[in-house]
Amino acid sequence: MVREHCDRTTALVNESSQLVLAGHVEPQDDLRAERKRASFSSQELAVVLNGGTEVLQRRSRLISQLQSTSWGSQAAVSQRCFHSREQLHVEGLVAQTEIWKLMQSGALSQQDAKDMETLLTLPGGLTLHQYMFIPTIETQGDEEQQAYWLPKARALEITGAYAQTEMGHGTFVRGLETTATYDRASEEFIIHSPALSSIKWWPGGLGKTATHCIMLARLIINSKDHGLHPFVMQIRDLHTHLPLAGVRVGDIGPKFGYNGVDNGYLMLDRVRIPRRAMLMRHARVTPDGHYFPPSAENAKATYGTMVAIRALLVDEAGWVLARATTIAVRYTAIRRQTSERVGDKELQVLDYQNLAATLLPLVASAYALIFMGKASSDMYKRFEQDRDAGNLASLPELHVLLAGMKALSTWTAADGIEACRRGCGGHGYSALSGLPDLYASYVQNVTLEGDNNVMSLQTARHLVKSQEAVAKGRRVEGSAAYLQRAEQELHRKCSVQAPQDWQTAEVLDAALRHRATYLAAEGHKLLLRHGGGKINFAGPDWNGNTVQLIHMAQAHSQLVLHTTFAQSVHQADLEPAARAALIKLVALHGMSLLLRDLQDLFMDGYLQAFQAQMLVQRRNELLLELRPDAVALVDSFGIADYQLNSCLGRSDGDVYRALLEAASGQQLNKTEEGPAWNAVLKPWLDPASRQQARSKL
Ligand SMILES: CCCCCCCCCCCCCCCCCCCCCC(=O)SCCNC(=O)CCNC(=O)[C@H](O)C(C)(C)COP(=O)(O)OP(=O)(O)OC[C@H]1O[C@@H](n2cnc3c(N)ncnc32)[C@H](O)[C@@H]1OP(=O)(O)O
Ligand SMILES: Cc1cc2nc3c(=O)[nH]c(=O)nc-3n(C[C@H](O)[C@H](O)[C@H](O)COP(=O)(O)OP(=O)(O)OC[C@H]3O[C@@H](n4cnc5c(N)ncnc54)[C@H](O)[C@@H]3O)c2cc1C
Repeated sequence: MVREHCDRTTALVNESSQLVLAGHVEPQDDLRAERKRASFSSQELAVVLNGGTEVLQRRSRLISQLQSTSWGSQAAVSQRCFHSREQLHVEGLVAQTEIWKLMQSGALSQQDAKDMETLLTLPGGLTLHQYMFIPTIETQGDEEQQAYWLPKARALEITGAYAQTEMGHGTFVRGLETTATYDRASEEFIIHSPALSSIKWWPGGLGKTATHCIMLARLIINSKDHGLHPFVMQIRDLHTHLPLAGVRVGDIGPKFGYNGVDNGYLMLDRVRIPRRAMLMRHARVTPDGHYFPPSAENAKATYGTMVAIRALLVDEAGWVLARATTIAVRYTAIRRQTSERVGDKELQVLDYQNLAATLLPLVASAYALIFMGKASSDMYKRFEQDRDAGNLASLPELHVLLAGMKALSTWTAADGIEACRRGCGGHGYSALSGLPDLYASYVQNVTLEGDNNVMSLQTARHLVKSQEAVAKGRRVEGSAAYLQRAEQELHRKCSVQAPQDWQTAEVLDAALRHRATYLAAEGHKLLLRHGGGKINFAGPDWNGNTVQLIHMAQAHSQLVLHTTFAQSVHQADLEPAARAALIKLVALHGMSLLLRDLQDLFMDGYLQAFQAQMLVQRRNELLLELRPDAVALVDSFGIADYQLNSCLGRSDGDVYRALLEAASGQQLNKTEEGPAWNAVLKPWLDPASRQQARSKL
């Protein structure tokens, strides 16, 4: 019935096509023309961005495999936006367990399985099992514990969540309240929720899926509080899936998005777990209750899983923004709106400066974040190798870099998706565009794994400490090393004399570096106001100046992001035309960052008004220069239609037909009269029914 309805409507459209206005352009022709006028080959650039031809081929193979299943077919994926929470939850788990099965049978490697899930874009109750439960055991369990837990977790005989956040505390990890009290007589820990605020709240997969969790609780031995430690805790019976005695567990309810995942609550009434359930790679408790703390350089070992996830989130941000910009750029290149006279060819809306100025800098941000994501992953991998060899020296730098970058990247991606949605006008508001769901499911990333303001403040703390170090004549290494030359930098002025000067890498780097240095110096001064020369990182000077401190940390992260982008393009193996386009994109990225907070550069007289005017002029020229390459730049992300799952972003540009087919094919259109007709509308609207009702009065 639904299919018939759809076919009839399409036929009607085809029949009336001879009535179109003279200036009408078929959307597919627009996209074809866009591709023809590009200055470089998007296929070649896609290979570079994605890390090789094999990666793209492997992805196509995985998509074909998905398409051949009932749970991963295009039809199943495109129906998702019509489904309830319960359906999404079950569908997510079906997909994840099927993928797991393929992995266990050897048909998929572990990496294939992860990539398949990413392509499916359907998070489920097992996501945290893979990304936090197993990795925490791998990095924080000792050898014996790993040998005991990991085979069960990898075989899916048990499934786990990461239970850290509580109703009362997420940010302030040291303030968590759940207790793990050691009972020497039975050699067990007693896990307890002492207050309403101590109930675990938010962990993904905890509500209905997990049989176990990583429990973060305060270790108490002989009434002494040793702070937060990780435990592996069983919460459900393996035969019945019912909660164990003393355990109250459930789902926390519908959310803004991400509704297939059962984020859960967990309340514990003196539940006993064995001594060896405490993960003991870094700290230990002996049977007789002796506590051995982690070494000083391992003091933050418990936070290790969070650092790993932040690296992943940085990596993910660029690709998510790539998806949103692919949809928006392709759509705004086929969308035509307004001509001087009716019947004339209307303008592609991407040719309006307001849209180009919104979307092209976002394309640049997506590229910058993709390169940054790769750099962050490489940095994290190097840290892992060092850590496994017992060397944790790079952890402090890794933490502060990733904290600020997690904030910058997720803010950029989340705000960017919403800007793309708005840029697509009315059709952007339709779930069929793919953008509302992308936004609703992504925007959580600005909060989870460390709220972005809080993460920025970790970076701010490091920048302030770096300045203190410089003042004391100590050397500062790593991403804040530029503060070493703060004194000279603060006397510099912008050298721009002509609009074209803004395009040079040195000028842009210098301006971004000056801004970061200036803001760091100002932030430092603010903190020294009342402390008698000593900074209190939890005192009123700190808490009363967090707006400025967050801004300062973000300026630093922007500098790191931009210089990483520029270097990556410089080092990439690109054909000359693609390199030329990307060099312009790097310039647009830098200029957009400066224009967003231009006031900073005026504060200490670094910039003059004529130079700011030249910056705006050059940015506007760049928008025009990059416009012919807009579609090729998003094609180069190499994101398949399957993954976009968007009527607006499809690569052939046949947007209007796709919208019509998807809309007319949905369940609400299953019958012509609609589901409310008989029970609700008919008694009012149908004259015979009305007559009948009146006669009964
Ligand atoms: C095309 C396709 C291609 C696609 C490709 C795409 C590829 C990828 C696709 C993949 C998809 C991804 C899927 C992911 C799924 C997972 C979902 C995740 C779900 C979410 C899970 C969660 O949401 S789970 C809970 C997280 N919950 C937090 O995140 C709490 C924040 N809160 C804190 O984290 C602490 O509370 C906070 C503030 C630090 C203060 O901690 P505190 O009070 O103890 O420390 P202080 O501030 O006093 O600082 C004292 C000193 O500690 C230092 N320090 C602090 N932290 C440190 C650390 N971590 N490491 C080292 N050092 C650290 C600091 O730098 C200071 O150093 P110093 O003294 O030298 O200055
Ligand atoms: C979808 C989703 C999934 C999650 N999954 C998990 C999971 O699997 N496991 C888990 O343990 N947790 C999980 N969480 C919890 C998540 O990690 C926390 O919500 C997050 O760390 C923020 O903490 P909070 O909720 O306590 O926010 P709060 O800290 O209460 O933040 C409220 C506001 O206060 C501000 N603020 C707080 N502290 C400071 C400060 N020191 N300085 C300046 N401003 C401050 C913040 O910027 C924010 O605007 C998840 C959360 C979400 C939304």
